[in-house]
Amino acid sequence: MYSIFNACKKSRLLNSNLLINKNINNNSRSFITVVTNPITLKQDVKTFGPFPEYVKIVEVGPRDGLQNEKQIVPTNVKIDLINRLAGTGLSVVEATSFVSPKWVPQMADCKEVMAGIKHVPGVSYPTLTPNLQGFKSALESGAKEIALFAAASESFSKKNINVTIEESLARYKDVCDAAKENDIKIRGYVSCVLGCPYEGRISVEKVAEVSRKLYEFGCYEISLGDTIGIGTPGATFKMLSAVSKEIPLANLAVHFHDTYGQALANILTALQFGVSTVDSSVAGLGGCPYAVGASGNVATEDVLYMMKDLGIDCKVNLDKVLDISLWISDILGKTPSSKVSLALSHKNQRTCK
Ligand SMILES: CC(C)(COP(=O)([O-])OP(=O)([O-])OC[C@H]1O[C@@H](n2cnc3c(N)ncnc32)[C@H](O)[C@@H]1OP(=O)([O-])[O-])[C@@H](O)C(=O)NCCC(=O)NCCSC(=O)C[C@@](C)(O)CC(=O)[O-]
Repeated sequence: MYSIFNACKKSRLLNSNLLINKNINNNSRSFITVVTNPITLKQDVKTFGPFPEYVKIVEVGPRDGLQNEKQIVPTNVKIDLINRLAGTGLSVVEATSFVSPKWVPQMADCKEVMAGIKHVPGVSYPTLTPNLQGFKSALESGAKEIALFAAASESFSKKNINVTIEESLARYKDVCDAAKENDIKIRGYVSCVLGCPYEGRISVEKVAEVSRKLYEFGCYEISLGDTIGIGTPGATFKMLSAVSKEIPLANLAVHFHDTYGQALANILTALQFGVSTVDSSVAGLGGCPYAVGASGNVATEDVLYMMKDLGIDCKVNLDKVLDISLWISDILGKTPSSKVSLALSHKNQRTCK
């Protein structure tokens, strides 16, 4: 932005409208169109995009959203939350984690949660499994889809799952083999794709390498996690450029936390890149217990609001999600971090239902 500012200053165009365009097809560098005439601006807006026609939203609120809550959320509330979310049109609602209760006490009721939810046909309820022990419990609990979670940072891998990246991949290979034998769908996460709370910068080559391994093991989708919400559109673009050389765009998802307020801008960048699966959390709940200081996930309401304006169909009812956002925030004694939720609740004087 510094060079943009200087270029404008030099050409005395500081008060003009600026458009920043990217040619996504040949990964060429960004270029800027300086627009002095509003009619030209209108024409340029027509080239905004292209965007996918449909974007799948993966709702992670009941798992990523709640795992870091200090007070243990009652099991019946978790079940109610999942059932309500499954009634909004969402096709994926991540339900819980089969992890060690000593490590993440909030997820200790994983079996009860899986037993209590409605399992609506057409809705998938992935559960996190860090090892074969977790996989076996998930299978016994009726899980049809699991999610593995590796990292592109050695330090984060050790802090989060107590093994190196290589050891984690060896474990995940075994879990994938067992899952495939049992016809269980496998989703893969890679954490710290835009930065690590312990190591700082992470190379895009490492992100691409870990992603590729999970994909080769049989994960149908790789969710790229900006665990600490430090990423920017420029960094997102570079990271996606590297990963998409290894994995088809149709098999990639993005997972942004909103610590620096960049999540929606990053999602827009990913959409323009051709990614069509976005993780989000109702009310912007969330935070990883092993990424201190990281704020919640991007809010589902905020993502849906932006998608609607872009003409992208997510097949999810925004009004219903807004109701759930206010309801769960009320129960947790929080204000939703979703700007859309806050704005619309004032505007319409919405009440919790
Ligand atoms: C992986 C372990 C278990 C290793 O932890 P460990 O201590 O090395 O495990 P262990 O194999 O030595 O076993 C120790 C104890 O844990 C038990 N145990 C072992 N495995 C399980 C299991 N599956 N379910 C239940 N219990 C288990 C095991 O039975 C034993 O119990 P004990 O004999 O002491 O009573 C631990 O580190 C762990 O559970 N970590 C999970 C951490 C976590 O859930 N983090 C949050 C999710 S990741 C995330 O949020 C990021 C993401 C996905 O959203 C994307 C992004 O934003 O980046």
